Amino acid sequence: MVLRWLLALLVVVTLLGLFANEHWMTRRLVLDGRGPDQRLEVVDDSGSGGASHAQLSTAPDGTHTLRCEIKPGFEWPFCDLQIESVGGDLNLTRFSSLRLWVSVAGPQKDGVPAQLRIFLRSFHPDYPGSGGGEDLKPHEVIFAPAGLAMPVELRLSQFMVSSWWAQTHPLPVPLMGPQLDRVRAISFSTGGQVLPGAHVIRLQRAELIGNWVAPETFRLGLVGLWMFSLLGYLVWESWAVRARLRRSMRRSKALEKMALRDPLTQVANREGLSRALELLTRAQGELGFPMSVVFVDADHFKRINDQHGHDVGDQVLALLAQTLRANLPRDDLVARWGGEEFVLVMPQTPAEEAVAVAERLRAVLARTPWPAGLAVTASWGVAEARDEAGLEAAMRDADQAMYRAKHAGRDRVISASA
Ligand SMILES: Nc1nc2c(ncn2[C@@H]2O[C@H](COP(=O)(O)OP(=O)(O)OP(=O)(O)O)[C@@H](O)[C@H]2O)c(=O)[nH]1
Repeated sequence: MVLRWLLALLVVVTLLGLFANEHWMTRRLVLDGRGPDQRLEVVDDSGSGGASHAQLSTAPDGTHTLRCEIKPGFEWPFCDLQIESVGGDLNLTRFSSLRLWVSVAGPQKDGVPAQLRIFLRSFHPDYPGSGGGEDLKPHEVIFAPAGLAMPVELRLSQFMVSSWWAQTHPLPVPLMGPQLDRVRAISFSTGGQVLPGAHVIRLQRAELIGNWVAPETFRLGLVGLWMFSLLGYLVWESWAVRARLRRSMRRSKALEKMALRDPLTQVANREGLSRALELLTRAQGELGFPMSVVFVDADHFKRINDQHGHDVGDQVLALLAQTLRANLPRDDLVARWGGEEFVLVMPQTPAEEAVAVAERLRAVLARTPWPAGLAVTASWGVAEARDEAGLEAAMRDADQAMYRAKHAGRDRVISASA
């Protein structure tokens, strides 16, 4: 049941987490060339020996329009709308994509729609050159926005180092690949093999999108969450099983105790006696012998029941058992054999000593204040076992000795050997 709830919770948390990480736990950076951290610039090939001319206008809604007159005569003519980060280089590794609302128009070659080149220009002190704009490493993507649904989402992993730049800027191997941790400028530029004529780049909105937590890290976290939850469940489950086991053992021990004890007198019943004897002989072995057995039977008990009622009879039996128990050493066993008959087992006690103990107990009974002012006596039969094998015979002998005590007039102790 718990596992089912845990699984349901994990599934909900996982789905919610994935959705939240994708849609809610995102960071975005708007690239609009405004504010103290960004500067908008227009660059054209006139600075590099060309004759193209670019002009920028910005509408009240923030849309930037770059009008570019590409002139022939220069090998790589271009116009460029550049947003420079003047508040410090941008670490784009914290972002995953560039989202664009953009359009381009211009003369088409062989029906190929006008293209837009986007450059992410990175700085690194080890890049060759004087450190000017042309020495920033360009990472580029080129595509034709016409016919695409806006916004267009470009994954930053799609940006590759421009090969023409790499040829003029030989780099050590570790610096050859894309490096987006120190991006200084983003450029929106006319296409590669641009035709002469009037070109227009319209940039409505550009924003960088990233997750607070990288998706891979987030997924790894979710896997960890599953693992720890399952581990936690297993630990809890094994603890719960052990607790259940402990409870049931306690309960069965209590039941066992009840099964081995006479409920009226609170001393052992026959089954309890045989278990206790088993334990005793196992613990003491030969040292427990000689062992004496004493049978005790209340005298004229029927009369007590008949004259004073069954309840008084019960009280007498309970008091008799308690008196026997209270006046015997702890190691000696007391059990109710049945009816008004009890058995005492005395380890390490020869018959003579057991007779003496029985006599002492008989005297105690004579002094005991019994219910309803009764004078309760008992007949006692004593026998001795020299070893474990002789125990059964000793039981029989003690029982017979007790009957002899009855016949001899009751309220006396008789030893089987006498
Ligand atoms: N109140 C009560 N009486 C019991 C219980 N168990 C046995 N008895 C009664 O004990 C009586 C035993 O009677 P008998 O076997 O004739 O023995 P007795 O009257 O003690 O006579 P002797 O043993 O010959 O001295 C019977 O009346 C049983 O009903 C019990 O748990 N409670």
